[in-house]
Amino acid sequence: MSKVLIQAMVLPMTGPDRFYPQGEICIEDDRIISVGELGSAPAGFVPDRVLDLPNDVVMPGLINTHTHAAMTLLRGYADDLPLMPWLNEKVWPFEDKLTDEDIYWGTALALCEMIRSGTTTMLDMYASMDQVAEVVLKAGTRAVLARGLIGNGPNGNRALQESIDLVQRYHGAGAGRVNVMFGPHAPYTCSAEYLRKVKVEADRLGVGIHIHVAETQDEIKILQDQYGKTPVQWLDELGLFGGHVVAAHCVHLTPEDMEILARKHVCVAHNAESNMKLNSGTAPIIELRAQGVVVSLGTDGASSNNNLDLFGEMRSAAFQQKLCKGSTVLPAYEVLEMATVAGAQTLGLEDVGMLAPGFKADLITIDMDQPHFYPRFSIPAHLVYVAHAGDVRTVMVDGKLLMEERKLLTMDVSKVCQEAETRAKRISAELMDK
Ligand SMILES: CSC[C@H]1O[C@@H](n2cnc3c(O)ncnc32)[C@H](O)[C@@H]1O
Ligand SMILES: [Zn+2]
Repeated sequence: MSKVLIQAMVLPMTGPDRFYPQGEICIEDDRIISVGELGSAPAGFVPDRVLDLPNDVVMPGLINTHTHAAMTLLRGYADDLPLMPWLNEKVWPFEDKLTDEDIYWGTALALCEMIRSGTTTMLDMYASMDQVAEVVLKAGTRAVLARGLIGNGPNGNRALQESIDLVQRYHGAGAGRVNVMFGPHAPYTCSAEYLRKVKVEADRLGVGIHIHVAETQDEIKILQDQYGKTPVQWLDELGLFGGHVVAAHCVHLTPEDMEILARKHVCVAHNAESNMKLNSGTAPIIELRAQGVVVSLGTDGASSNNNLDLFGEMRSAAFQQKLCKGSTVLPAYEVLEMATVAGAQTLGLEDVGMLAPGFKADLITIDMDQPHFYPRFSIPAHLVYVAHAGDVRTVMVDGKLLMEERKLLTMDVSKVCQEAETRAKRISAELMDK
């Protein structure tokens, strides 16, 4: 049994008034057993490891609820375009050339970046998900994996079978670190018949569904022309909602759409930076939250962001809403909740997202002894408006250290960078030769 004691400033995310300026957390194996002021450890707790970090804040690991990890290989390859030309002219031709091994190394690159920026859990939608699962298991992070499904013809049916196999092989793998959902790509790439099949299979296997919804005005027009409905109303009519559904983007919503999402308990993964970069629009986050919709944060892939830093994403999400709705909306603590507590709710993970007894020891520490963090009026404000990836010192998942003093312990970063560089350049050269 391993016993770890962390002494630091503790922001447990169990309520806006909870903060221990001189605090400690006791961890036994994969779980937190106590959180409180210095000296609050249970009697008889003898740690075999002490992390004495009085100038660090310890908080729950960040949760990225919408990404395409292996798209790190496309970082900087397809910039300055709106969604549809970006996908059709650049992204999909590149992705057609990806091998299983490419996706393994692209995901490995994403996980190095995520760990170094304090992200402990991701919801990933992509292809070759066995490779993704294997690299997640090796890296030691937590993940929910959705095989992306584009519903036309035999490819769609093959991908659906891969989703079913993925559930059987990896749902609950790594002592529960890896889980699986179904990932129909979007209402404009999946037919009605295909979406109904996906829902039947997801229900049969008892897993959730992850889908892009109402991302652009182009999508609204396509759905209006094809079905005479908004994307949300169309998916609702098909019966896709009702179970566990995570809808990414949700930028262009009517009041009726928002009412449906709230009533059907659909969770929304908000991707502020991707929505800005692709000029998709500003999602109605304040209105959704006011209706009781759980809204968490995603980076989307590294080709539309172009990084996987959830600290940057928190800042952008807050600033974008303030620009459009007024400076008082989305105070810092609420944004931190979106990146932690709401992330866990979105993924259906009941024992992560907070630091509390009985919860998994998924946590990060941030080095606050740096010029950009002084004076220390408000720790939540500093974490949202000031902090960035490079401030993360320590990362732990399931009670195991994945990064210490900014050194990754489970990944060979230089090997990963070199593989990613070679593979991405090979594909771009192949595309230029055509
Ligand atoms: C079939 S796997 C997932 C699929 O989604 C593509 N993708 C990446 N970002 C977006 C986005 O913002 N909207 C729609 N689709 C996106 C990715 O390239 C994969 O092909
Ligand atoms: Zn996406």
